[in-house]
Amino acid sequence: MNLIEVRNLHFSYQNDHDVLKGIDLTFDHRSTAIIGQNGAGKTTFVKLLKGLLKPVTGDILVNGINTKETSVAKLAAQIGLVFQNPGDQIFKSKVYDEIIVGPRNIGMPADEAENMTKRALEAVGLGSKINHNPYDLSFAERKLVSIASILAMDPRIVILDEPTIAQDDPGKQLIKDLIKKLESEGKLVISILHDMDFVSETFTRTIVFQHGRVMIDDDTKSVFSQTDVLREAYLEPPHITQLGNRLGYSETYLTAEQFVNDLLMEKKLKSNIN
Ligand SMILES: Nc1ncnc2c1ncn2[C@@H]1O[C@H](COP(=O)(O)OP(=O)(O)OP(=O)(O)O)[C@@H](O)[C@H]1O
Repeated sequence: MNLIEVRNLHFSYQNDHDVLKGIDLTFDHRSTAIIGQNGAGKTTFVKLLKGLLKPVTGDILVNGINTKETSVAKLAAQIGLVFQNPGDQIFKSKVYDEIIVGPRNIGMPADEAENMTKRALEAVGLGSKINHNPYDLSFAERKLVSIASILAMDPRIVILDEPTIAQDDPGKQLIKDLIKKLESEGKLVISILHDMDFVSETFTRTIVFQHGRVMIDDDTKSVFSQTDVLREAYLEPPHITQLGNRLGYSETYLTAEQFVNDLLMEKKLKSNIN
């Protein structure tokens, strides 16, 4: 089932310059990374999905609702967007108040909203910071607060703009596990990323944007096997894929675990032959 349909989407901020130049895409529940050079139109695209911007030409249907024919407030229960900069999202002086405002705004009853707020904070590992001022937290923790504020509304579609910025390895692992859990629950996660290692380890599908168009849209492994096309988009494959290529393996490796497993298998085969 398609959760989002994008048909012949064009968008410009100024009339003379198209930022998005005819995009046709559908999204089911597969977790999807959007990658591409700076200025390719990725953030503009997700703002259009969220309904913050409206198509100049074409249509976007979110759960069957045309974004042109509804308000951002009405879409909020269906689709959540975590901004790149938490400062664009956080406006309350207590973490709890920041998180609960979303569920209450979409009409969730008070006790359910409270429950969802606590669960969302636990999910991002910030259960103990519930009474803190968000601005006493680190940038990475504020980013997790803004993720929790979207999770608390329990939307079917979650969009993350650069979620791994400023996160250390445990923070990245937490976000990776969260994305995989949401996907396993049938929710759609779309994320803009520049961190190719995180993309290869986390996402089922990857879309490459270039100059306002979709350049590649495929499963993540197929995308990272197309090294020539990636080069054209000024993108480097993940480090583990590059290592496999440099060592002459034809397989496209997406995780260190896959690579090590194959090396161990190869070693075992060799020792059996000898
Ligand atoms: N509010 C705005 N007004 C006018 N032009 C804008 C605005 N926001 C973005 N643009 C322009 O639209 C184009 C696409 O920008 P966008 O932020 O969507 O790209 P991006 O792929 O997300 O880039 P990045 O990876 O740097 O975030 C760029 O040329 C940018 O300068």
